[in-house]
Amino acid sequence: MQITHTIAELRQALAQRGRPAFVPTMGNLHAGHISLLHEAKRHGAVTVASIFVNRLQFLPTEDFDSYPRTWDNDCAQLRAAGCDILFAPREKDLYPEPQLFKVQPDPALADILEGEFRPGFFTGVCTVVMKLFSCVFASTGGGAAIFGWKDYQQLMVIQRMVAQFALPIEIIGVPTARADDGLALSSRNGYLSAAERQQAMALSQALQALAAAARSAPGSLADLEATAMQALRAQGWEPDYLSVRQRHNLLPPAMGELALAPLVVLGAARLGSTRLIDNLEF
Ligand SMILES: Nc1ncnc2c1ncn2[C@@H]1O[C@H](COP(=O)(O)OP(=O)(O)OP(=O)(O)O)[C@@H](O)[C@H]1O
Ligand SMILES: CC(C)(CO)[C@@H](O)C(=O)[O-]
Ligand code: BAL
Repeated sequence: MQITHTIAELRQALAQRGRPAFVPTMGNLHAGHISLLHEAKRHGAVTVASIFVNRLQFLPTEDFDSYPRTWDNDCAQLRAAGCDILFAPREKDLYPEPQLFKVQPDPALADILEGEFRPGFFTGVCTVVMKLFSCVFASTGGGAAIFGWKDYQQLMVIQRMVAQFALPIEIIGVPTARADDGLALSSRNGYLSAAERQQAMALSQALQALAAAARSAPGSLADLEATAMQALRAQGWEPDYLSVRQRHNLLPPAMGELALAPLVVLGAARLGSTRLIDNLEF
């Protein structure tokens, strides 16, 4: 695996290697990330992973400083998975000047759910992803980029960005890798204490219960969501939202659509000081 830090090094490493398949990450890699890399191998001649903890997508009150940075272990996992090129820019390599131009996603999609609770999050994500795409794909004329469904709204925002800017990049979604008890794998799971880890499966269970209730129980969706949030609170969690949405636009479904429409239930909740997200299509 070739390790590159600057944009020039990356582009040199990519020269004459064929179509890249790119997996952007913030590091602290786990089996979910590695499943993206395996998928990448099916979509490109050369696989590129990036590790960059992007300050732009964190609120000042969030965990940018404490976000786990596990360089040696990440490199070992990527090597074992057969990654060809790792791009790990330092902040000054990616942002040699302050990033004054930003990519502002459509508020109808980006100011709801995660965007409501993390204002500016998707502007930070879109800006860094656009920049990473430019680093990887500008000299190759396009390729594929792989994202996890675990970050459902992020994947949708990026799909829209690529379509709207006519970027020659195929966006591939990969299903969520889970622990045996159903907890979605996530770097932030490492913040959980042993006792919290025992309660952690309650989030995915709450999403399953809400999905089942939405399909079968008549009555108001807002009531079902409030009941699900209350049940999660009773298990020690503090939910930001548990919400049933239409898959294609993440807006609430009309009552008549509950029985048949393609839906997704999305949730974000805090256990102690750890905030996790998850979702389930149904
Ligand atoms: N369990 C998972 N299954 C599949 N893909 C995943 C999983 N967890 C993360 N990913 C994907 O890996 C990519 C990089 O994500 P990131 O580095 O933020 O990891 P993360 O585990 O989501 O971290 P965090 O805990 O900070 O949310 C994203 O496309 C994300 O959706
Ligand atoms: C896409 C991403 C790498 C941008 O920083 C990040 O949001 C993530 O890891 O999901
Ligand atoms: N996996 C999403 C990155 C973040 O929460 O900042």
